[in-house]
Amino acid sequence: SRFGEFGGQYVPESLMDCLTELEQGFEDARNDPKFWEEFRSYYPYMSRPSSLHRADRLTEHVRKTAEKGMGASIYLKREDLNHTGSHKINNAIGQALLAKRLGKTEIIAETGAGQHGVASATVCARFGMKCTVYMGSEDVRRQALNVFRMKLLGATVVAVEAGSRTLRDAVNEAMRKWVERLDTTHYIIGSAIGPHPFPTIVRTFQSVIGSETKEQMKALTGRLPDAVVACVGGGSNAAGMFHPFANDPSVRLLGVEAGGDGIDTDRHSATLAGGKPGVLHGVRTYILQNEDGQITDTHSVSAGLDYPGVGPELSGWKDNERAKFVAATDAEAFIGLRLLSELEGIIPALETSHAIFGAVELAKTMKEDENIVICLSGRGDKDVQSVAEELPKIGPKIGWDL
Ligand SMILES: C[C@@H](c1c[nH]c2ccccc12)[C@H](N)C(=O)O
Repeated sequence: SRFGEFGGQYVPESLMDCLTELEQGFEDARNDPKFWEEFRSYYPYMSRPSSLHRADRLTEHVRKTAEKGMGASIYLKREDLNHTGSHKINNAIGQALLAKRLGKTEIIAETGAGQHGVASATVCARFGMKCTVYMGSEDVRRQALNVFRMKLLGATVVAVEAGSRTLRDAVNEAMRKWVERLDTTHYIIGSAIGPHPFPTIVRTFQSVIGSETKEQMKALTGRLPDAVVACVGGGSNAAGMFHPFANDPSVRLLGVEAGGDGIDTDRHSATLAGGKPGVLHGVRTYILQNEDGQITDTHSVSAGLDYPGVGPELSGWKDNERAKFVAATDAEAFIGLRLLSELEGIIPALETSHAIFGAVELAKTMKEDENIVICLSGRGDKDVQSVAEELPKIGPKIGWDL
């Protein structure tokens, strides 16, 4: 349950029973081939395995702007083509099957941007389980479309009025409610955060991303990729892409956080770049906090990365330097979004756009015979409206100015 000095269970006594039962149930399932057979039986529904292919024009763009002989080939792992439009379904299906195995009949979940809420509501509809999603009232207001989708999928959305009325308050409320209804209820947490065993559970289900990537790159290129890149909010898609490569030192791991208006401002969500170790939501990890230890308000143009904590496993990889973490600002994320849209005809989620910008910068520093894979964690349909107003500000069409 430890990732270096990070991880653990910093929770009230009343939560320990829940966590102990969950840990035993998860270990049981994880070691049972029948559980994984059942998980894979939903691959057609999830649209797994997700495809992986080369981004030819994005690679060409990098080579035009890099020095001679430089510019790694960029490949895309298409988690945006999964059912519900992101990697979130991997964790939701896995945890719902685990809940059923534990004899639970209802699910609770938290959400901020709404993606995890929608994924949880989706699997509960599929499995016939009652679903209650806790969501900060500020997020209910600004993510109305996803609230509508959750209700359409049969879930109940509870607006949380405490604190900043955003994601971190939704996590608190969901944990409080879980303690009250442990015997019938499982809490499907939306990212690789929270007290042990949650970060391990989420990373295990999301590892389908990295495991498939390893196989697909060996088939396509005959070897391991030289680097893999993922955006980092709570860290679920990054943990899932990185973990299968953690013991392959030749594979560089790059996480790209939300730099907002810049990490030298107080308006960003770059927890690993600008935070320090502390405790949040029952786990020791890097968090954005002021000198009194109060959690600071975060900002990102992408709601999915807008979280003041990060998974403890990523904090461990930062401290033992297995992974490198950088931050892309809102403006740089828009550049990543436009590059992929105009050069590959793929509109990525704003969260994912941070990883695209980071991967392009990394590719410029690598040789042409090297290969990078970007975890394309989500599609951008949800963002096109909010982006439309911003786009003119970031200058002319990128694709044509080469
Ligand atoms: C990424 C996902 C999410 C859901 N729960 C989270 C907990 C911590 C960090 C992120 C999340 C998203 N923000 C959402 O609200 O669904």
